[in-house]
Amino acid sequence: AVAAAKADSDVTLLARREEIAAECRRSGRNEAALPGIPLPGGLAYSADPAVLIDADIVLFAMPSQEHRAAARAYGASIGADATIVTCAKGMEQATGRLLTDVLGEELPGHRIAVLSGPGFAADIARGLPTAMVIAATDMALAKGLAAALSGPTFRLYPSTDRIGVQLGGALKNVLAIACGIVEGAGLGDSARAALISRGLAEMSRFVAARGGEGDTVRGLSGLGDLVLTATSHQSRNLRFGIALGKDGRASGGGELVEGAFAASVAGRVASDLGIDMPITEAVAAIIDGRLDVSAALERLMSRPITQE
Ligand SMILES: NC(=O)c1ccc[n+]([C@@H]2O[C@H](COP(=O)([O-])OP(=O)(O)OC[C@H]3O[C@@H](n4cnc5c(N)ncnc54)[C@H](O)[C@@H]3O)[C@@H](O)[C@H]2O)c1
Ligand SMILES: O=P(O)(O)OC[C@H](O)CO
Repeated sequence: AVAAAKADSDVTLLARREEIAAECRRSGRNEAALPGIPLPGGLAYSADPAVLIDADIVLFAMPSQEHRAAARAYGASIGADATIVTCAKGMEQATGRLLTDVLGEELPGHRIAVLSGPGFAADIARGLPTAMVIAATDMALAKGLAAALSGPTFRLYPSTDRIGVQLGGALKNVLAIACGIVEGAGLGDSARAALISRGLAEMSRFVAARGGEGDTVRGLSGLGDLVLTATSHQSRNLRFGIALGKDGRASGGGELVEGAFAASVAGRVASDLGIDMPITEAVAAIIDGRLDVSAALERLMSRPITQE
């Protein structure tokens, strides 16, 4: 909402509770979500879903597992011509479906796009330079959304690979957890570099098997986001992995850790599709308590030597 408000003067942030909207309106801040960061003067706030009826673009900025419920809750309030954009990074855990498919099922007739790539909310809200990607099946739509939402410090690159872009965002979270485990267990920087590059190969295989373009993962929503979340302690997925690597136990401290959901979904879907995803499977097994870190490492290191 902050990035959109800097690009366009007519943006409303829809909260679920009126007290949050009122606090943002009164103080020009959202201390719980973005402490110490002033929000743009032109941004409007509401807790009334009726505001959705006039929106040309509706951004879904909530956890992946909430998308279906939110689409059901807000769908009737959204205008028939609105384009829906998911900003989340994940897959539906119960079904393994992409979020654009979940939204397409729940909001038939709407055009559905995805915004993903390297960008921490706090960096974007502070106005630090950020480049991300917006994907729609129609390039003209992706370009239009990129033009509408890009601003002086927020740059969107259009793409038509909705599958690759959203899987890049979902799977990099799993690899960020893996890099956190490596950091927490003190396995060294070389191991992290190996995980990033071999993880990228896993991502590419998965994207291609799901009907996307394997090369998309070399872009912003893939390598770009993986480098960010595998190296910055701002990342909740990385911090979750560090705790796992140190204590051997999963504890997210109540924070959203999208990779913990994505690991089990991707592991399951990969096995159904017959794709080899050893790192993702190891992360899922460590989170579930089926393997400890040293057993997972031994399993990864003793795999048959294959050609890169
Ligand atoms: N925080 C970041 O830096 C960042 C950056 C890029 C993408 N994302 C992605 O955005 C998604 C959300 O992450 P976040 O950091 O905002 O999480 P968060 O937990 O900080 O905030 C989630 C928000 O969603 C709201 N929400 C929860 N259930 C809802 C529902 N059913 N209907 C409407 N609203 C609901 C909550 O009230 C909360 O305001 C995730 O998929 C994440 O990967 C986050
Ligand atoms: O805090 P994380 O790990 O959810 O990462 C946030 C964003 O996905 C970074 O691009």
